[in-house]
Amino acid sequence: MLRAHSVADVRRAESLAMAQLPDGALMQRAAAGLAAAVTDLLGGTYGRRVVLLVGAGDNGGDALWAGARLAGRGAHVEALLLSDRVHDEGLAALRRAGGLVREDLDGLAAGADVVLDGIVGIGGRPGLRPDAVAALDRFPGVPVVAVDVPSGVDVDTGRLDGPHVRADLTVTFGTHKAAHLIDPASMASGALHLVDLGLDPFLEHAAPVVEALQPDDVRALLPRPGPDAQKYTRGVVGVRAGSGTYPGAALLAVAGATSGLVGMVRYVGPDAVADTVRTAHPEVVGAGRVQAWVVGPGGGDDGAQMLAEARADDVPLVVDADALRHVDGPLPGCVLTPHAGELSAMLDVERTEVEAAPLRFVREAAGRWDCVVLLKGHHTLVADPRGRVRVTTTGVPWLATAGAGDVLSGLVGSLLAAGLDSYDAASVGSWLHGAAATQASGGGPLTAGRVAVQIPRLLRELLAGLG
Ligand SMILES: NC(=O)C1=CN([C@@H]2O[C@H](COP(=O)(O)OP(=O)(O)OC[C@H]3O[C@@H](n4cnc5c(N)ncnc54)[C@H](O)[C@@H]3O)[C@@H](O)[C@H]2O)[C@@H](O)CC1
Ligand SMILES: [K+]
Repeated sequence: MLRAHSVADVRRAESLAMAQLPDGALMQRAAAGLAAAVTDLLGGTYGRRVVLLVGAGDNGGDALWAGARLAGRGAHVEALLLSDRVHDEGLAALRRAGGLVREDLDGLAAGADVVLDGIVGIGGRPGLRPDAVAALDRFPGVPVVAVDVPSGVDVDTGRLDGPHVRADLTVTFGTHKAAHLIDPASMASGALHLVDLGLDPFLEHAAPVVEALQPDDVRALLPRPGPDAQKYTRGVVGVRAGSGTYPGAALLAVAGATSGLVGMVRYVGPDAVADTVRTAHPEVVGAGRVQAWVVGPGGGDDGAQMLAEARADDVPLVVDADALRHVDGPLPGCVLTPHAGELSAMLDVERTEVEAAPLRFVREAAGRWDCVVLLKGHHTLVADPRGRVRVTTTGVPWLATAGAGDVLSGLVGSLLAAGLDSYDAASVGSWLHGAAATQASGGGPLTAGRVAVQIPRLLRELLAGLG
């Protein structure tokens, strides 16, 4: 499991670790890891031009010490100081190693092979001062490596408030921070590289702000048929989706549900849609007992009735699309799967507010409806009413395509029916959906149906221990 911790917990862990180590040891570990990652990015050091943007705190200290290491290996390193007081020892080390130090932009070289953002780290307030913005503007198109976090983002929430660094790579220390994973800041973090500082023993009891499933976690959670499996014991999922206006949504939700994770899939909907579903998926049967219902994709005006009928069975639900606006009270054990627009309507706030603070609103929704809420986005968030949050880091932008949400709801429903709890079903379903999309895309466009078709192949690889 990949975990992101709060600034307060990181600081606590760092001070516990520091108490057991010689002075400056943690910063040296950070700087060594940073210098190694920059060397990898540049494919070497000799003759490479490195610019350091250095703020007042220890984040600037990391940049200076890493700059000293790079200069010692033949890089041409220039530091721009953005404060009157910067890390003294780091500055002295850079000078000793032959690095150049500038106090304003005028003296700085015109070009660079990489810019290191050591403006602020976990001690930074959101936003950047004009001198930092001007310095960044000086190097258009040059790769930026953020030290610990892209400066200017809100580290614990992932919110943006004013100018901020857009990194190609973020080299972080000890543990991940929420801003690396949570939108919109995650989009400013670029690729992530974690340098181990030995903090894990001191973070053991700290609840992560957010965590991200990894292939091993998903593999461990996947339902598998036992030797005595029967179709009913593996779980039966029911889909109430589609209408005369949107028959395709039923097909796609059923396609997501027929990924092989359950023993049987039922479909209930208008006769004409049911005929189409059974033609495409002959194994699908009609009404009967289920362990979970998927309700709402393409439901149009029937959303309220679909939800009421599914609720009557008293089994866990996945509530999506046209059924979401009819949720009028707590739904323990269920999963709601809104996108930002649907969640904003449910919470009666502007869509832009949800997009600016998805972590806040997904938590609020999970508390309000006493169930798991899966907020779809670039990095989908899954929150439970206890305040736990998982983020999905699989997927590709090509997945932003009509019908992809229908496939996801069917897939999550099948995991619920197979016996996963609502938090695991939603987060594992979202992980699989993103990973299947990445495989199916192969770097190019894809359609929702292709994602569904890819799921069994992805499951096969996961179960075989690949990936
Ligand atoms: N504490 C530790 O043991 C370690 C810390 N490390 C580094 O230390 C960093 C934290 O250092 P600090 O606590 O000194 O804090 P920062 O380096 O994040 O910055 C704090 C300083 O920046 C100023 N500042 C805050 N917001 C600003 C803004 N928006 N624009 C300009 N200036 C702003 C503050 O007044 C303060 O002087 C970490 O992110 C990491 O890079 C690493 O060296 C690893 C070890
Ligand atoms: K930084």
